[in-house]
Amino acid sequence: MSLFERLRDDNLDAWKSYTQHAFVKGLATGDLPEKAFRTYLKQDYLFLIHFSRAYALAVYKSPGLSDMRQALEGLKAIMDMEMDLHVELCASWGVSREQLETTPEASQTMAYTRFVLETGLRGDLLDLQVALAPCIIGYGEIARDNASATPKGPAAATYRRWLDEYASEPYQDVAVDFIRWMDKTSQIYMTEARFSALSVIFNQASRLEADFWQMGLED
Ligand SMILES: Cc1ncc(C[n+]2csc(CCO)c2C)c(N)n1
Repeated sequence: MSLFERLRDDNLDAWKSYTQHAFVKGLATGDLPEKAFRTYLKQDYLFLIHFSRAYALAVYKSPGLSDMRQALEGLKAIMDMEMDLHVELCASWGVSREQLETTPEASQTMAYTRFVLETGLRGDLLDLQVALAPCIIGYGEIARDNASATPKGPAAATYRRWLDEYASEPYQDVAVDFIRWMDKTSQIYMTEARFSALSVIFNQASRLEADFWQMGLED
């Protein structure tokens, strides 16, 4: 069993509150108001800027060169690919890159990103990976669960584009590689006594993901 599976099984309620959130269900059916999705996506762009910094921190916290390379690939994937999806979708609504970058940061965005950064700063690479895990593995699972959904309504094409991005083979590979990378790190740093502290980090990150969806719904 991978460390990720152990952490998920230990936190099923928090995990489901994130991966099966009303925002996700609305996205799959198309009932999610487009305004909620736009709010989410603009905040997510800011989220990704800080997330890139967290991956840069993972380079620094890496115990070996192969970890440094893995972290660098993750950093490049966010800055060269994932942020482009946001810029592309926002451009189609007339929101420019400059407007995106000057969007005021919501407290939910601050809470989640600073939590991840702080967890990485005070801990080792394994703590940081566990804080990153719900984000990276969760989106893969959400897109896979909803891959065959057919969103209806005015924002159907946007929601389909979003689901396709994360259900794609390259992204699914990113999620699988991350699970393996975390297992490799756990061979160096993991002790049974550490599991409960790691589980707390995983739980907090999963709840912050659910709060991030909720922010979109409540705007
Ligand atoms: C709130 C929030 N949670 C998770 C992701 C997904 N995500 C963030 S970085 C990354 C790795 C890219 O290689 C992925 C999939 C997101 N965009 N926003």
